[in-house]
Amino acid sequence: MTFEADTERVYPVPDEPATMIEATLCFPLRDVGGTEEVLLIEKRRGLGEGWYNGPGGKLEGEETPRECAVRETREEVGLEIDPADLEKAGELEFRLDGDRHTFCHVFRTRQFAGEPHPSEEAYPEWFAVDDVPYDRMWEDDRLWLPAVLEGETVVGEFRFVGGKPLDEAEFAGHDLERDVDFDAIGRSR
Ligand SMILES: Nc1nc2c([nH]c(=O)n2[C@H]2C[C@H](O)[C@@H](COP(=O)(O)OP(=O)(O)OP(=O)(O)O)O2)c(=O)[nH]1
Repeated sequence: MTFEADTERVYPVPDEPATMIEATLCFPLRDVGGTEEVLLIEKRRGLGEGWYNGPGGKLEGEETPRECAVRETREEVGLEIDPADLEKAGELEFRLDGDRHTFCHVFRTRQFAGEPHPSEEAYPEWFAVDDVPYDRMWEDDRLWLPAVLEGETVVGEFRFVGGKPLDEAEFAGHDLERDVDFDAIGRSR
């Protein structure tokens, strides 16, 4: 296991707001003539509007992260995925001004049915994994997404400052751990 950090790792004792959001991201992958590609969406509304991201969104009701990732990918781009075909690739915590803002489960998959199509929320586009438009994505993505697209696992904390909304706050620091065995720690759901 490797560990990298740009500051001392400090986890404040939880005095957490009950409003922390639980969300998912899903990265469908395919091989086109030997070129590895990832499906991203250009987000048309909500947090991160105008930026590229994986399909995903907030958990609803009693659904598991895996079920949420399947539902969001279907709603946003129309791909059908069997929950069992999702591979847990990451857990990301986004903090805003010291508070936990969003906890995000990251999945990837090579198994899906259908062709991606645009929706009100998202415009889908395939990118070669070595040509991902990081300049049009959340600033932290370049720190963890390459590892996810290479088949690694990550756990990260990303700290933003400057008040709401999160996508207008300033990225201020991070901790990132790689090569995490989610099955072994019972967190692959
Ligand atoms: N790649 C990336 N995604 C992020 C970051 N921060 C952050 O909240 N997200 C993700 C988590 C969620 O999937 C998504 C937030 O989406 P949202 O709150 O607008 O949810 P939504 O409206 O799209 O979803 P929903 O209402 O359909 O549930 O953005 C980040 O720094 N990088």
